[in-house]
Amino acid sequence: MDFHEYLLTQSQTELASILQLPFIDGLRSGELSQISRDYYVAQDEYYVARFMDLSLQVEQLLPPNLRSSIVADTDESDAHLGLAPSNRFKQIEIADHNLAYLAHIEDTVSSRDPLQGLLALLPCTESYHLIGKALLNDHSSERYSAWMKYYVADAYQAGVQWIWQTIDQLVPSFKQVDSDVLASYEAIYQKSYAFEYDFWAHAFLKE
Ligand SMILES: Cc1ncc(CN)c(N)n1
Repeated sequence: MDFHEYLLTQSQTELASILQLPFIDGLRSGELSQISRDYYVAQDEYYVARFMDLSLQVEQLLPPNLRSSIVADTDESDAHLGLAPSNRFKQIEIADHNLAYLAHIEDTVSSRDPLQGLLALLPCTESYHLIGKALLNDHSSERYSAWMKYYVADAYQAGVQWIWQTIDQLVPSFKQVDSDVLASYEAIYQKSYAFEYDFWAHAFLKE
């Protein structure tokens, strides 16, 4: 088992909980209020812009042979269009849960250890791909299928493959990693997953 596969076993419960959240259910059923979609898009436009910047910083910390701008090359505003936000989203304030998530990634990146940085970025990158796949297999309305398709399309998937492969190259045999060190890696990764959960949980708003 590669390191990224091991990590996926550690995030299964969190991912399963995310898939049960009401916003995700609304993506499945095609029923999400305008205010909910506007709120999500407002938070995510801000999040993605900062995330891309942090990804570039991590990339610069990697040895040159492992660098790739593949993750930073994606443009998630295309996915946001799939949620048909109204112009009102631009007036929505950036929320604390969003800033707290970004602060966690930023703190981790400031350690200047590329592996730790990648572990903080990984839940963001992989979870949307896994959520998109799960929703495309199980949705009752086509209304938000453009959003789902964005995250399973080749361009996004290439970024997921790159981060998985890079983590596996940085940790070729995770069973040989000291247990305290491994626990500290998992803590970074799981903290990002917990923030992913919060992000979805806060996005569900009734009209
Ligand atoms: C909060 C969050 N997490 C993940 C993604 C997918 N890159 C996103 N757009 N926003």
